[in-house]
Amino acid sequence: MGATVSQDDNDSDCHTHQSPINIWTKMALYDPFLKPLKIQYDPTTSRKIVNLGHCFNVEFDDTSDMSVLSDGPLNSRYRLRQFHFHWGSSDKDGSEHVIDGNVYPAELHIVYWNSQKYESFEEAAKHPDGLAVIGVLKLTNRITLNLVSLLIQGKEHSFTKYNLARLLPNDLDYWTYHGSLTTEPYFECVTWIVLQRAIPISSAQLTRFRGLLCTSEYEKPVPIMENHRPVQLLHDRVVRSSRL
Ligand SMILES: C[C@H](CNC(=O)c1ccc(S(N)(=O)=O)cc1)Cn1ccc2ccccc21
Ligand SMILES: [Zn+2]
Repeated sequence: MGATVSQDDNDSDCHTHQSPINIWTKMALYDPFLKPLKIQYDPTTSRKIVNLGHCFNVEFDDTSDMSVLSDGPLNSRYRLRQFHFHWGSSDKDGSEHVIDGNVYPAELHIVYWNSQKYESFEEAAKHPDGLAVIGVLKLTNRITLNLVSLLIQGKEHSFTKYNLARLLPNDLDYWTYHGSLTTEPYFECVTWIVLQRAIPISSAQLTRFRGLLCTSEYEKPVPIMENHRPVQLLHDRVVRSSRL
């Protein structure tokens, strides 16, 4: 005699941990057990920068634990895979996460995968604790990414010895929550770590982002005007903060 498990309707929606979200900072819960982020980075792991058509990724050699993220809200060691950006068609939008209703002109995502538990990025992407992504709102205009070489889709460019530290603020306080990839296939496999320190971006840098084309050299040039997903419902989640 099997017990019948009744589920009320909204539980049956299995997409309740989607990203990005609006972070209401007054509702975030200070968690004293959250550790400081431990970011170890080896500049020799940066490999190439590639235009994927809807954005561009700076890709790293993730065949061994050379550039890793640990501690913070994480229980494992996560290996650096790539970083990329989201931007908008004007300076008024562009970031994916929104803070107290404020949208920023761009957002950097630094993508790591749990190399302690899983064999590959692709395997890790199928598990709730598979990925960790650091979100940095706005960005320093210290990014001197030479994007001209990336003008058309499919182009890639060698990109070595890039010092990731240039992209990060020195204050690494963060909000954290469980969420998803913000592009197809939206897997709910991401421990999001959104840095609380936002640093200004130069509008010249934003213009360069928008100058990137999502077309090939044979098509009519179409710029990648925007690539940010709207905010999603929080459902039963709580956002924790590393700082009171
Ligand atoms: C997800 C993966 C492709 N997507 C990403 O790598 C990715 C990374 C970060 C973000 S964000 N913006 O949230 O930081 C979004 C997407 C391919 N892939 C791996 C396994 C796999 C299985 C089926 C289909 C595609 C699959
Ligand atoms: Zn992203």
